[in-house]
Amino acid sequence: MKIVADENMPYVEALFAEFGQIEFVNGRTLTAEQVKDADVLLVRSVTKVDQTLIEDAAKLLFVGSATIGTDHIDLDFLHQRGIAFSNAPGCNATAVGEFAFIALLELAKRLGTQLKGKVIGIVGAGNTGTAAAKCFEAYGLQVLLCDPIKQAEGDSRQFVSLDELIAKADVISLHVPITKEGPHKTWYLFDETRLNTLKPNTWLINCCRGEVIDNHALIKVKQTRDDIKVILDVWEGEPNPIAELVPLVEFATPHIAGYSLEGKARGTFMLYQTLCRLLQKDPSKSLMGLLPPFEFQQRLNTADLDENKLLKMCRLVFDLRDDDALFRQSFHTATGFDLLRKQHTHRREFSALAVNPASDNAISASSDCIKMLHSLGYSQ
Ligand SMILES: NC(=O)C1=CN([C@@H]2O[C@H](COP(=O)(O)OP(=O)(O)OC[C@H]3O[C@@H](n4cnc5c(N)ncnc54)[C@H](O)[C@@H]3O)[C@@H](O)[C@H]2O)C=CC1
Ligand SMILES: O=C(O)C(=O)[C@H](O)COP(=O)(O)O
Repeated sequence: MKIVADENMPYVEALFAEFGQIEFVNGRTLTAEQVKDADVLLVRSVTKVDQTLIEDAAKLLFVGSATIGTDHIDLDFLHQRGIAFSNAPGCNATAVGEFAFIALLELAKRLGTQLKGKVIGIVGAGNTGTAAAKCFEAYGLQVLLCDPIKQAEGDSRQFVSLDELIAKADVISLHVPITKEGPHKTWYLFDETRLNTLKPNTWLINCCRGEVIDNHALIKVKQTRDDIKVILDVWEGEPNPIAELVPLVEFATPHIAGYSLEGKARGTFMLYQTLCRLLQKDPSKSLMGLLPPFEFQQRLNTADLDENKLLKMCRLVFDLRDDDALFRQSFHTATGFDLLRKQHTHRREFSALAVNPASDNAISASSDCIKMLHSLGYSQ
């Protein structure tokens, strides 16, 4: 069996070698010629899988995308050809939720203010939106959810309309798929008109898909409204963000919100499980077996865990400032954006770090802080 896999997908060798020969390819420049004799194709978000790419791949039985989003896949064409497909729903949701939380702590720090006390509006209450809400709620923040689709399906959580969310939230975090049609389409959901309705001093963070915000309109609005602060992990026209936008953004990263080692491992593992099912084979590998331990010990006086100290704890797993600095240095070169992603050092999720009270410090104030850290996702 021949497996063609993106070279930037960790753990493929460990999980898929048992099925046959693996050929690693550059997913961005993948051609029909390279996939024509593949039985299995494993891709990331940068590969457009459509008729042009796979028309001549007569043996292709499975396409797996180690991503949450499926906007790069022509699902109808795969269905027509009878080729099995799986993405990896939820694989990196925790990573995205923690990214949004850490990024907003960083923003508060940079602006000399506090995240504590802010009202957070989450647009899209699926896997990543829910993971983000979990972090904000663990930190005691009020969260408003907008998801008309889930609301219509009878989801028991409380929802608000987008207009109400914009009117009430101090921070807006975007977590929708990109869709171009239908009553809830998200392409340019935040166009110039909507951006102009943001209340003064709103913070806007996008870690879903770049085109959910009209980036040209954002430049225009930011030029007259510097009170709005923006964090962008995703960009219109990736891998070529509009250069003029970058200096207007407080934190800029190259589509790595989902890049935790755990998220990457889960993504590849979910595709492995699907292929095992398809081939009616019992999985012989385990997810936990893939992840290296994360060893770190530090004595913290958690009795007074203020926002500064919380941010320091978050920086133990992910220091967003490094990614922001690297992005500004090299996003504009021909391969800069993709190289930043390829060379990204996968961070760990909060769960990789265990937090326990020191035996001589088990006073009740510290145990509240420890409970909060456990609710955020740190292990016991
Ligand atoms: N920056 C990154 O590294 C990553 C980005 N993503 C992106 O984030 C997107 C969301 O991921 P998940 O939360 O896992 O997907 P999901 O499918 O679990 O949730 C998306 C939610 O958005 C809702 N929604 C759709 N249209 C809406 C609208 N107009 N207004 C409000 N809500 C709407 C849906 O009902 C759904 O509940 C993915 O499709 C992907 O494009 C996902 C992972 C990593
Ligand atoms: O899962 C998704 O959807 C994403 O946006 C991924 O985090 C993108 O990562 P790559 O597939 O481009 O490595």
